[in-house]
Amino acid sequence: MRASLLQVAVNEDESVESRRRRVAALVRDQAGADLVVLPELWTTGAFAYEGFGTEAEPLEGPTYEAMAKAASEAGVWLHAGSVPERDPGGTLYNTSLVFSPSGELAASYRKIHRFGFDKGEAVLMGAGEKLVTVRLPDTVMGVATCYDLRFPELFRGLVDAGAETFVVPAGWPERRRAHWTLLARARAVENQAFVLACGTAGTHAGVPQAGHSVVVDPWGEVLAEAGPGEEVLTVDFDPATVAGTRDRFPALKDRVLGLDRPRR
Ligand SMILES: NC(=O)CCC(=O)C(=O)O
Repeated sequence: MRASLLQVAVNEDESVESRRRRVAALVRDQAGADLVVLPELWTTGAFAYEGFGTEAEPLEGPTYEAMAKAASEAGVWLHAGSVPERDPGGTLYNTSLVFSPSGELAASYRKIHRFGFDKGEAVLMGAGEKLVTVRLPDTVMGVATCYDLRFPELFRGLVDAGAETFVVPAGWPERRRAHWTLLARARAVENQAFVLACGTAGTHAGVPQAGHSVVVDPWGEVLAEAGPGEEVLTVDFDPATVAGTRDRFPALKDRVLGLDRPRR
């Protein structure tokens, strides 16, 4: 299976509309790949909080339209990263979109763990509540977004739902880059799954982005890693490695479920 992670640069000197056109062209250039992955909130930037409201779209908004078309023109599965979605009631969500090679929406996922503690996304956006998996021809994709990477129980939930390949769009900052790579590898090792983690490059809202998108195999080995700038990271991997690893080293079968927790 061939995947291309499009590590898009999100800088303020480019308009959202121009970036959308540029990214659509980049997706079209990936014809021949099985799966193309975009980062989190690449229209606005994950830290450009004021843009969440001004650039919010209904689910089937301009980014949806452009990405559905690009997926069908390239004939690829497209995890189109996430957009600031405004639902009909006015609530904002950080929503990921997945399109099939015919341009149909295969799934959407509202980010469950919002980043920012008492500001930013955590107060401006609503929280998703549903785990999402998508059956591709050769693997089952489990979807998570950026800060979700810090919450292993979400990934265990995805494994229980059949996930073999986690796709994690992100807007991860340079100052915590060490955590990004470590957490991507940890989620791969503990779940014996592939991790395809696609971040942004550039600087927006004064926050330099880490780049360094990474693809990790079920043994925790890094198969490919991008540099800091805009880059297309293409990797070939064999999804059957997941079943092989889980058979040979069946640690997931040793899980003890329902442990009592000490009272706090
Ligand atoms: N956009 C995000 O979710 C940022 C997450 C982050 O910076 C961190 O977990 O550290």
